[in-house]
Amino acid sequence: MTLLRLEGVTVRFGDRAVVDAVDLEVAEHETVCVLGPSGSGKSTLLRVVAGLQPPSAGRVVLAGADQAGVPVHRRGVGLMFQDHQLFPHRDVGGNVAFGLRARGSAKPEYEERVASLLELVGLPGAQRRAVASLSGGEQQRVALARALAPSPRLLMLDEPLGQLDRGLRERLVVELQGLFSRLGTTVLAVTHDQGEAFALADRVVVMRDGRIAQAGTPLEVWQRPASEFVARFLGFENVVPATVSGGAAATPWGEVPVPVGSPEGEGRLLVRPTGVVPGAGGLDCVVESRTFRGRHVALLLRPARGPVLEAECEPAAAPAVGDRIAVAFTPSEVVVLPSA
Ligand SMILES: Nc1ncnc2c1ncn2[C@@H]1O[C@H](COP(=O)(O)OP(=O)(O)OP(=O)(O)O)[C@@H](O)[C@H]1O
Repeated sequence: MTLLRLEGVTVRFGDRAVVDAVDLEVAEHETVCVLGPSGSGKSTLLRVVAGLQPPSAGRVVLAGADQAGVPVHRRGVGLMFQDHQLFPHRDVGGNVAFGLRARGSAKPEYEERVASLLELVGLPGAQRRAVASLSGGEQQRVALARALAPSPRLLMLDEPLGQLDRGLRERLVVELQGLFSRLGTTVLAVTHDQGEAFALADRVVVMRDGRIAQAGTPLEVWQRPASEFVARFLGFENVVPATVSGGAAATPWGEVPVPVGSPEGEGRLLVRPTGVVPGAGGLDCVVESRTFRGRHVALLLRPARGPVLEAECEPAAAPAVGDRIAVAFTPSEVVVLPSA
């Protein structure tokens, strides 16, 4: 069942549409991550859903009810923002209990709930700890417990792990994912970190200039970026103009085989780094750099013609900087993108 539906939601500041006719549905128990570069309108979209920003046009429908005129505290949504905004003068328990007290829950009832929430987020018994004594990751967990406390029908996260270091972020993402699926929470999150979005989301929505550039499962978006913008945003650099005909594309790198059924004609071509394979024959290249990435080595190649190429290979088979190699292209790792 659809829990949240946005219909043509537009937010204008002056004559600029920062969110531009966005249609989006979030099903119950689904985690949707909105992803996009800085300024693409992600936070504004979240603020509209929360009721913090009135739309200039369009509707926000939550559990079948139009939210026009419904104030933030009546929407039944939980919010967790980047700078987690804990109350510094309250202890951990006081922070988590905040929304429950505001709702008028009795003390024994909310104390029990606070205890179980702290257990849930991995901080059992932390009720009396001062907020200032917590690490960044612990504060994030408290903010999450506070947002979950009133059992919101929709939990909204804005760059939830933004300020944490990478290792901690990666751990917390895995924990959050487990937590949300255990609780059956419906989540709408925004982030500019694609790794975070891909790890957390059932579905990702990529935004560009206030519009949805692509929506799909992480696998769909990763395997078939809908445009050069999405491909580059995902970190793919091997994108060139191409003319496709008869199972191959004419490109600045020469002829590149494309998957069966690719659209013919003028377009753009993406070759994933895993599809650039050092081998016996093909395009001559010089290895400009190699970076050890654990399971693989990332290579930057200067081809005899065309722009630099990113490639990936097994550490044991990686050529050295300055080596001359030839590469071939694997069609399954090639995507023909629309030229626009
Ligand atoms: N109250 C406002 N008045 C005028 N312009 C605004 C206002 N709020 C946001 N904007 C502008 O709208 C655009 C989108 O902002 P928004 O915060 O939604 O983007 P974002 O994708 O969340 O970016 P970031 O990842 O940097 O947070 C930005 O150019 C911003 O400057």
